[in-house]
Amino acid sequence: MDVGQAHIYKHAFSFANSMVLGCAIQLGIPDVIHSHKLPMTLSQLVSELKLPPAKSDAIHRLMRLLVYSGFFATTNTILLDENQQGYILTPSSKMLLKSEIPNLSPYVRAIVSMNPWQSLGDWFLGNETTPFETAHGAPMWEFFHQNLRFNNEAMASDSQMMCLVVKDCKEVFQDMDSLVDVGGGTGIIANTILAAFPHLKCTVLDLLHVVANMPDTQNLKYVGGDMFHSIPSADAILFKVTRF
Ligand SMILES: C[S@@+](CC[C@H](N)C(=O)[O-])C[C@H]1O[C@@H](n2cnc3c(N)ncnc32)[C@H](O)[C@@H]1O
Repeated sequence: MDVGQAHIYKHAFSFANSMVLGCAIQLGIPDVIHSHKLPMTLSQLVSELKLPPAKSDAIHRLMRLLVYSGFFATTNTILLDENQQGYILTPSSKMLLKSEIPNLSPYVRAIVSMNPWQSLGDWFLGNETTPFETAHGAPMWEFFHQNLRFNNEAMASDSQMMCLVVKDCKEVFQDMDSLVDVGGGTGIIANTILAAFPHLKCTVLDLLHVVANMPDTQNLKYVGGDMFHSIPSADAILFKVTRF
């Protein structure tokens, strides 16, 4: 194959990495391997996934790509027959387990199932403000208003990563009395911070429909509103965003 052709094909097919990752999460492969507790052979995996027999062969190819990209590893073990390899989790796939925190699966599924990138060219040629709007026919937060659970789960999943940050940045939080999390969603980050620093008074500001049913607690208050109009006052403002 010509070097230029190989280069083009490599980039044309690179979308397969994220699609295969989304597929592994949809099928629950990290959870199945985790529950097995021992390295899991291909036949054990196929049997546990309960797929139509005609699809079983494709799991081998799916797993090859996922091993290549570092989401699973293979190992020989004396518990398995000679020459048999078993799949095990890697540090990355351990972050995709439904039973653990953080679990980034909802976030990854949200990212791979939305397709603003497909619309990048059309966005440049059109009048919409963002590629998201070109792809989904509505601005991002309006779209999420219609798909609220989907968005909240994805955002909460990403926000769980904050527990790692809080652990390493104690000095940032310990000398303040109040904090407002702007665009704080359902309060995952605020609750994580409060668990480590219970002396704080936290406010979560988010769009009205996001916080409408969120109950206040002694230390945590939800305010519905638009950050571009006003932000409740506090010692510190937390502003963490993820761009699509
Ligand atoms: C990408 S999410 C980030 C959630 C969280 N801060 C995090 O990083 O995990 C952005 C949040 O901002 C909220 N948001 C969007 N526009 C807003 C606005 N004008 N005023 C207040 N919140 C807004 C959304 O509803 C959403 O919960």
